[in-house]
Amino acid sequence: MGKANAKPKTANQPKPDTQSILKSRQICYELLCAVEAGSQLDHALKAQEDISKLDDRDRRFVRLLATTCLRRRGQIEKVIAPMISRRPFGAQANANLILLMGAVQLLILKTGAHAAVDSTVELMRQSGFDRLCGMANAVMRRLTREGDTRFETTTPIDNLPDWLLQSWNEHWGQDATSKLAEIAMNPPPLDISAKANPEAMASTLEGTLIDNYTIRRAFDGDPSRLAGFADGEWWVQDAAAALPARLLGDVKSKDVIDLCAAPGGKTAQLIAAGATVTAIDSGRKRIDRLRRNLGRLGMKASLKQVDGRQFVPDMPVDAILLDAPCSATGTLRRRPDILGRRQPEDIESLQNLQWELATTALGWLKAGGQLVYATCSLQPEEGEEMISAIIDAGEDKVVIDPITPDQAGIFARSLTKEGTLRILPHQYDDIGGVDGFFAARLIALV
Ligand SMILES: C[S@@+](CC[C@H](N)C(=O)[O-])C[C@H]1O[C@@H](n2cnc3c(N)ncnc32)[C@H](O)[C@@H]1O
Repeated sequence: MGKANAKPKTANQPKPDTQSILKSRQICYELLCAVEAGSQLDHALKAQEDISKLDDRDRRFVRLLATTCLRRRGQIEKVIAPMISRRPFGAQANANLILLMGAVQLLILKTGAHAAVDSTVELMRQSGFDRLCGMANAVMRRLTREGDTRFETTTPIDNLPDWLLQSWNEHWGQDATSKLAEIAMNPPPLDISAKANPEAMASTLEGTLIDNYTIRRAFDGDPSRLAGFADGEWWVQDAAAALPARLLGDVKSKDVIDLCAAPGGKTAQLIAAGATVTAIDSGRKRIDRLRRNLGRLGMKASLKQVDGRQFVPDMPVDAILLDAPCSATGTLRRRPDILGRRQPEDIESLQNLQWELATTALGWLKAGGQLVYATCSLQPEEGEEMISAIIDAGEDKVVIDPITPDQAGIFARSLTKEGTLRILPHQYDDIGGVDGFFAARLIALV
């Protein structure tokens, strides 16, 4: 193994391959710094201009390294903590992220030890943490000797923030919580919804068909390069996320409002099923994205950029899909930044918003009209408890329309005794997992 230089280099330009190793780590470090400062990972990825200059292999490596750091941070910090006497690093706190990246390369991604050690020390130096280079070198070398044994004493549970661990233990039990944490560590497969003829599209894309609807395949690159994307034949959508829109049944020629619609996966499903859709979202950039997505798919909807709580439809509608903003704790595989970003107090403000959106939207329905309420959250406060509060406040004018096993398809194992759906990702381990979701269908009687 080569000697990692702990001192600043002044001569000898790095060789080109060393340069590309460093470039990808540098980009990953910038992404992690942006997430640390409060950005969402996908926003940070979009804002990172240098990533598009990398070749495909390096681009995939950056994504894998960044997402693995965010997923496994708790486990890695548990391994490293006893090896660092000067932590936290005060104003140099982001130096932690460089060590995190180094340890992930060594212990999880199993990149070569030489590249992991050298690039970690060099990145410390380049990022202005010259005085921490010696410590980084010592920690990385110690990890090459003891890291694997120490890592074995950790579990995926260590990656959950305390509030989430407590909440899941309380609601789903310790065994399910371990499994939920474990499945959240896996990169998700690519799930696709086709505009038409999913069987044929599954064969074109060499995927398997789930629930006669979702095409699933392994893929860690840029989906827009796959066959049929540019021609608008499909869109990316998790298998569980594809269920709520289908719970509205036959929507052909019906007036449907998709409330909280962007980026538009569910809007596209409703249009493909023949509905006349009004798609509402409060975010300007989000509505622009929805417009672009529908444009690519060759689909049309009436788009409204407005806060759903202020919207008043011209006429009562047949059906509403409310895919409410939520904590998204069911999507940790895709969005591991949520582990560090989400705070327990967010749940209460999200609940207020969900309540206001749902109770406002129920007033837009024709008598007998249906509203499907869904969240990609594993928190009952945003699912079961919200629905029970809505029913209580509805004074018998709003009831649950129980979802039948037939309608739930492969998700029938997630039906609750009230006829709602509580989809827990680990219960679908046999098909490679799904996002966590809650869905309920309500009817406005008058
Ligand atoms: C879970 S995402 C929706 C995903 C979308 N249904 C899909 O399938 O692609 C929630 C959306 O709610 C929007 N939103 C948040 N607060 C809102 C409000 N008060 N009124 C309307 N939309 C809102 C957000 O901009 C975000 O796009």
